[in-house]
Amino acid sequence: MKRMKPNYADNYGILKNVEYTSKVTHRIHKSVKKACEEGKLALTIGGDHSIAIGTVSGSLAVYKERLGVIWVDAHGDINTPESTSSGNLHGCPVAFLSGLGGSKVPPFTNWLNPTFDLSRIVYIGLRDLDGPEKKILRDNNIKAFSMHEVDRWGIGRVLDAAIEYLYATAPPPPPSSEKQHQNDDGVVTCPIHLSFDVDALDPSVAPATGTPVRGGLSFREGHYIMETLHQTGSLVAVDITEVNPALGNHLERETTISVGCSLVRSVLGEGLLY
Ligand SMILES: NC(=[NH2+])NCCC[C@H](N)C(=O)O
Ligand SMILES: [Mn+2]
Repeated sequence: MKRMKPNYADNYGILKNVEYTSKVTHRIHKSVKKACEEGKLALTIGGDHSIAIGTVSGSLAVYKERLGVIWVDAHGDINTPESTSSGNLHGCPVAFLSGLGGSKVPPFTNWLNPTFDLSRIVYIGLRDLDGPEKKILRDNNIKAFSMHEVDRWGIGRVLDAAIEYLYATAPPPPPSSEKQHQNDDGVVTCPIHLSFDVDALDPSVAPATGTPVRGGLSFREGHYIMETLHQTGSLVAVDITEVNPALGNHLERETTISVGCSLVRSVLGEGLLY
């Protein structure tokens, strides 16, 4: 991927590394799309969260408007080129996917179809939104469970509500394939893409990440999300992002890598009992 980095100033207004990120995410888009077309689970291990521009657009290309996204994160990552104050694209993927105000940026415009409907995302774990992001969430009526809701209801009820929301609000499947979309309880389901930023976890659990925020999910809450989503049978794509071994001391790196691996094992079906 480093080889794809241009050796000239790669900015678009305040946004940094646009050509680089566009190239990398386009490549990721193609491989996620291919895995989904083959009916495989597309697992992407990041990378900063800008990779979701590629992963979600990839699964969306295959599963279209029925796709539901569960975005587990301390941050909203929904800044537009106008609202971002850092210029970091990892703070913008959801805006780019949905084409929110001003987020049609070249060279992304050459390949990215920003058709993601914001009623198809649910956030879990939020606790560090920028001012303009709060307004975007409110104005677009975006479903979000912050750490406050996790504290109040527990991760179990929050996750049930998130899954139920995505199932219940998905456009109906074609009548011919309705049976295929039912789970064992007879509920009509939808394909789910999980985008999990390790900064959703508390920094004591996953310290080696670029933008840690205290007050996050516990080790078990993170794993509970993985175990439960695995059990739904609805997962079509999973991203684990923002594990950054370049940050922190030896112990912090090891701790974060190990929790990342363990989340992957859980989402792939490693249970506690069997
Ligand atoms: N994927 C992440 N770590 N995102 C952090 C984003 C932080 C801040 N809201 C920004 O836009 O720069
Ligand atoms: Mn993120």
